[in-house]
Amino acid sequence: MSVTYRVNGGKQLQGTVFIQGAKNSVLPMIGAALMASKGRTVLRNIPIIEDVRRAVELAQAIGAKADLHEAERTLVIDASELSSPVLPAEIAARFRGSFLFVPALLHRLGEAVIEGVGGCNLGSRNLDFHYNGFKRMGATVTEHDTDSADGGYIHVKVGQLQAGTLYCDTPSHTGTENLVMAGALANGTTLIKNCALEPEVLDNIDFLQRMGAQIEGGGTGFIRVTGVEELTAVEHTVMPDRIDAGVLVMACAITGGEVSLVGAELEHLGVAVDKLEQMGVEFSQQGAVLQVRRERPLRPINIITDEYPGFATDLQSPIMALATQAVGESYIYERIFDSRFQLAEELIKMGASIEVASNQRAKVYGSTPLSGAKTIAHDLRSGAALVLAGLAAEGETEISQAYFIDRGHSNFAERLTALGADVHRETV
Ligand SMILES: CC(=O)N[C@H]1[C@@H](OP(=O)(O)OP(=O)(O)OC[C@H]2O[C@@H](n3ccc(=O)[nH]c3=O)[C@H](O)[C@@H]2O)O[C@H](CO)[C@@H](O)[C@@H]1O
Ligand SMILES: C=C(OP(=O)(O)O)C(=O)O
Repeated sequence: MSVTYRVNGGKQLQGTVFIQGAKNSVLPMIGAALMASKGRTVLRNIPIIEDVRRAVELAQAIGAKADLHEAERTLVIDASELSSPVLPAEIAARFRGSFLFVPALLHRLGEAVIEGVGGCNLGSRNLDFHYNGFKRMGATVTEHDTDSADGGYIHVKVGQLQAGTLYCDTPSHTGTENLVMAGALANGTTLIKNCALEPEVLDNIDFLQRMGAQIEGGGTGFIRVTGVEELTAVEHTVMPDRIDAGVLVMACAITGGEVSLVGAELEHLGVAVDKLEQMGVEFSQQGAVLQVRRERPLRPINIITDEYPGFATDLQSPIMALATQAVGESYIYERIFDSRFQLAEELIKMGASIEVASNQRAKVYGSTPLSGAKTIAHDLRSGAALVLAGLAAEGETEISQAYFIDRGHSNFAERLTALGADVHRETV
């Protein structure tokens, strides 16, 4: 099945939109829920996105009972009988979060067979911090035919994980989550240095603590985890998705509209708030509702992506689309990933003026009128960014390979349509 989005631009967004639960929070939580050997975990505020559907299929493939109640946005997981250590390629290679199942498999079955790990193609996406951490905790990591056409598999094996002193060379998001989960049922106290500070990492620590994990130092660069005998199945509500919120803020901004975002938290957006304010976006937080408006012409901006609370790399593509409508020269330095500019060529098809100076540095010259074109989503956020560009363009923008958008934004076309946009999702 192929997915295409069609956007007819020129409509100002007005109204109220609901922010989904966080993709990057729920995926590690599903991995963590698999560590509970008794009871049923209940996760609420689940985003109904393709990555969650894949995670449910993967949990079922290793023997867990996982029921996704889409209308209730609730996921119930019973992991009492895990039966297979194999993360099969046909599911695991379709999303990044599959690798977050490894700690549970090591704790519960003593091994994990990783046939593939997916996620957006953004250049190198190494996993050495994870594997080196597992090794320091006593695991062996063996590659089997990983140079072959089908990619082979990696076998991680351990009797029981032993506590260790671990680190990330840079504060990896899923790296921190995996090492914390590895420490949670290990023998002794594990110290992890140079940890990620992202709100989703903290949400997952909160969830693990409710399960009975002993974790100190979340939100600092140093996390100490004292292994416990077992973790209990609990109930938890997934935090709102700050990237979904940021994308919708920029959708409002690119059309010069005014929108209320229910569930969005300004603080979670970090430096992105300041950058958007400099561009001319006005924010006002009223309890759980974030009011956003853009009236004045957009000003250009300099962006350097960074770990939280720096400017999130996942918002880099949408701000590139927004910058095409700012008057003047914007500069973007992508620090986190070494190849996240495939969007530029698609925006250029629509009339944008963008100079990609290197894999990580680009200049956007605005404002240029955009016109509808046939474009390709190369990854999740470039797909969302093309929808934003389409909102500002004259005529129809077609975005193919749009499964990527569905990986991370729930009911994206419907939510934008409810704000007055003309966006359709088609499947063939
Ligand atoms: C499912 C999930 O949560 N995905 C998010 C997570 O991805 P993910 O956790 O994969 O991103 P990381 O923070 O691990 O990666 C950041 C950088 O560190 C490098 N690195 C990472 C691990 C490692 O073992 N070795 C290594 O060199 C990567 O190649 C990359 O250049 O954080 C990214 C950065 O905020 C976000 O864009 C993704 O949306
Ligand atoms: C890069 C992203 O996701 P993933 O790590 O799941 O590929 C993203 O959410 O933009």
